[in-house]
Amino acid sequence: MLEGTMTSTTEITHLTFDVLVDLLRKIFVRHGVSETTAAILADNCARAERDGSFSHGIFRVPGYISTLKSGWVDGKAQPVIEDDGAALIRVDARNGFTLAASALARPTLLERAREQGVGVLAIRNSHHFSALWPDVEPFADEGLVALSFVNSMAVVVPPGGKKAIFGTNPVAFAAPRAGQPPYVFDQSSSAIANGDVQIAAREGHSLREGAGVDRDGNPTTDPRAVLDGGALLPFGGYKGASIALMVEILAAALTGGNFSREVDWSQHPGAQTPCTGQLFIVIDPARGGNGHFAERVAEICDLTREAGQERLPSDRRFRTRAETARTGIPIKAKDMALLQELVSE
Ligand SMILES: NC(=O)C1=CN([C@@H]2O[C@H](COP(=O)(O)OP(=O)(O)OC[C@H]3O[C@@H](n4cnc5c(N)ncnc54)[C@H](OP(=O)(O)O)[C@@H]3O)[C@@H](O)[C@H]2O)C=CC1
Ligand SMILES: O=C(O)C1=NCCCC1
Repeated sequence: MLEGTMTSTTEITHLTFDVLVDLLRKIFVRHGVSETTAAILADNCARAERDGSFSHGIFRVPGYISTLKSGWVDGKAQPVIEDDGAALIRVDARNGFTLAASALARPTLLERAREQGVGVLAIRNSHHFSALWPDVEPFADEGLVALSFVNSMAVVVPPGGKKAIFGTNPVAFAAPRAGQPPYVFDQSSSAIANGDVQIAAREGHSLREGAGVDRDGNPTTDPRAVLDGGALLPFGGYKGASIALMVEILAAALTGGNFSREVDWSQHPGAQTPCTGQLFIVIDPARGGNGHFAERVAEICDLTREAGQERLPSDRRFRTRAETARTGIPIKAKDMALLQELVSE
């Protein structure tokens, strides 16, 4: 049994967070990621698995490895900060993982948000492979409001269209909330994230109505038809499309990254990263409001529950986090076998 394993049956192994991080870190290093970036990716991936964000947890590890092997992403890239002291800080991720770039710039972004009331971080030439909530939640833990936007590869058709133009383009938001964990949401602007389409294909589930179209543009609930030349639809028709387009503007046009449509998949494997981008906006709420910002956030969340919405975003995640802290993080036997294989390859 792996050291640090809490319990193990033939079906499920429960790992402590630290053991999972260490295992993932070793896998990333073994497959060409620098020690610094491997630690960042491992922490992020383990957080996703811990909180039950399965579309971006260890399910993604084979994808990380194949992008590294193909040269699609440079695991040893050294991001470069371009900072002239203004509120907006730029980072060239140099074809590396976005998480390495944001980790490098985080102290400057925090300083700018505290000193100037707002800090903006514009990352380009990067590849974001994971969930966005781990990017924003830590700012709220420090009393700040954070928003983030990422674009990726075109897999979403606009309503009425035939050609995929947008990425699944998520938006994440976090705000401190008095007496409770922060209020956080993190959602793609597509009807469903591509990671969940891949999981549905792997596990033989159908997608919900309105999720996607096949290669001829006909509505489909078959995940394989979406992945095999089809496309996803934005959530909520034109309203989701407007958000997807806004993400292209903020994460690509404003950062200097590629639009999702400009990413050349035909070059994969063997290309560099999609060279898309990520934008952060971090605001110090002490500069606005009436000095009771976190209390007001708690108040509006409570009012929303009282108005009938029992589940707020991140309730499920925080519940899962509390449960896995007690039980360990459950890893299915086939995933455990895969991780063991990847670490010893
Ligand atoms: N890097 C990238 O380019 C991309 C990453 N992603 C990631 O994929 C992940 C999944 O995205 P997506 O499938 O759109 O997310 P979901 O639709 O699963 O969830 C979106 C948000 O809504 C909340 N939520 C879900 N169900 C309910 C409900 N019934 N009532 C109230 N709130 C609810 C979730 O909270 P909770 O978490 O607690 O369930 C979450 O904050 C995200 O983390 C996203 O960042 C997506 C696209 C691209
Ligand atoms: O699930 C998704 O959608 C994506 N996740 C990470 C990479 C781009 C798309």
